[in-house]
Amino acid sequence: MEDPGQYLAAMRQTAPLVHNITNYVAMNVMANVLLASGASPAMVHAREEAAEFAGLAQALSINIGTVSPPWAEAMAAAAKVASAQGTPWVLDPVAVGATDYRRALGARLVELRPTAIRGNASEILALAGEAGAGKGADSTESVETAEGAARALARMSGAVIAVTGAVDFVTDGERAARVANGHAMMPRVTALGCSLTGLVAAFLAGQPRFEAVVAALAYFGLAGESAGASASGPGSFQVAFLDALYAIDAEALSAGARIESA
Ligand SMILES: Nc1ncnc2c1ncn2[C@@H]1O[C@H](COP(=O)(O)OP(=O)(O)OP(=O)(O)O)[C@@H](O)[C@H]1O
Ligand SMILES: Cc1ncsc1CCO
Ligand SMILES: [Mg+2]
Repeated sequence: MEDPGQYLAAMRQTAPLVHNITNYVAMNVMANVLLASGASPAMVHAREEAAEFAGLAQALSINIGTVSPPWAEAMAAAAKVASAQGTPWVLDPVAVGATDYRRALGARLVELRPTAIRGNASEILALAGEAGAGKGADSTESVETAEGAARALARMSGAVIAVTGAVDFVTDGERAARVANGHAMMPRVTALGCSLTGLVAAFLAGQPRFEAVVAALAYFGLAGESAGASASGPGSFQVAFLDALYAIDAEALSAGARIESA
C-alpha cells in the first residue's frame, strides 16, 4: 500500500471523537493510546445514553471483554445508531469462542453490520463459526490458521476483518494484506489489542475502510517496534509505547510500514 502515513495525518487532522464501549481492563490503556495518537476518546457505556452518544461521535468501538447484559443492550443500541448514520464502528470480539453467552452476543453484533472487526486468530475463527475457543482473551492459534475464516467472515458480514498476531492479516473479502510490524512484547501487555481496535475506529473516520485498517495496524506495530528497542520488560514497554505513538509522524509511518498484499 502506498503512503500509509497519509491516513495517520488525516486522523490527526480531524482528531475524531471516538466513542468506546470497552472493558474495565482496557479503559485507561485505550484512552491513553487514543490520546497519544491524536484522537479524542470517550468511554461511555450506560444504556441510557450510549445510543445518543454514538450519534455524536465520528467513530465507535465495541469490545465485549467484560460484558454483562446491560452493557450488551448499550452495545446493540449504539451499533444500530452508528450503522444507520454511516458512522464507522469496529467490533472487538474478546474471547468470543469461550462461552455460549459470548458466541450469541458476537453473532448479534455482527448482524448489526460493523465496518471492521479486529480480533486475534482464535476470536476470528470462533466468530466465523470454526473452532477457536482460545485461552480466555489470548489466542491459541496462529494468524495463518485464521486467514480462510477471515475471508469468509468478511464476505458474510460485509466488514473488513483484521486478524492480529505476529504478522497481522487484513481482508475485505476481495483484497488482503499482511502487516509485519510489531514486537513480541506486545502480547505481554494487557489490552493492547483492545486499544488497537479503538485506533482502527479512529483511522476509519472519513477514510476508505481497507486502507485505513491496514494503516492503523502498521502504525501500532511500528510503535511497538520502537518501544521494544528501548524497553527492559512489559512495564517500561507500556510507557515507551505511548511515547512512540506520539512521536511517529506520517513520514516515519510511510518509511517504516511493512505491508504486503496477500
Ligand atoms: N508475537 C508478536 N509479535 C509481534 N507483534 C505482535 C505479536 N503478537 C501480537 N502482536 C501485535 O500486538 C498487537 C495486539 O494484537 P493481539 O493479537 O495481541 O491482540 P489481542 O489478543 O486481542 O490482545 P488483548 O486482548 O490483550 O487486547 C497487534 O499490533 C499485533 O500485531
Ligand atoms: C484480560 C482481559 N479479560 C477480559 S477483557 C481483558 C483485556 C484483554 O482482552
Ligand atoms: Mg483482544
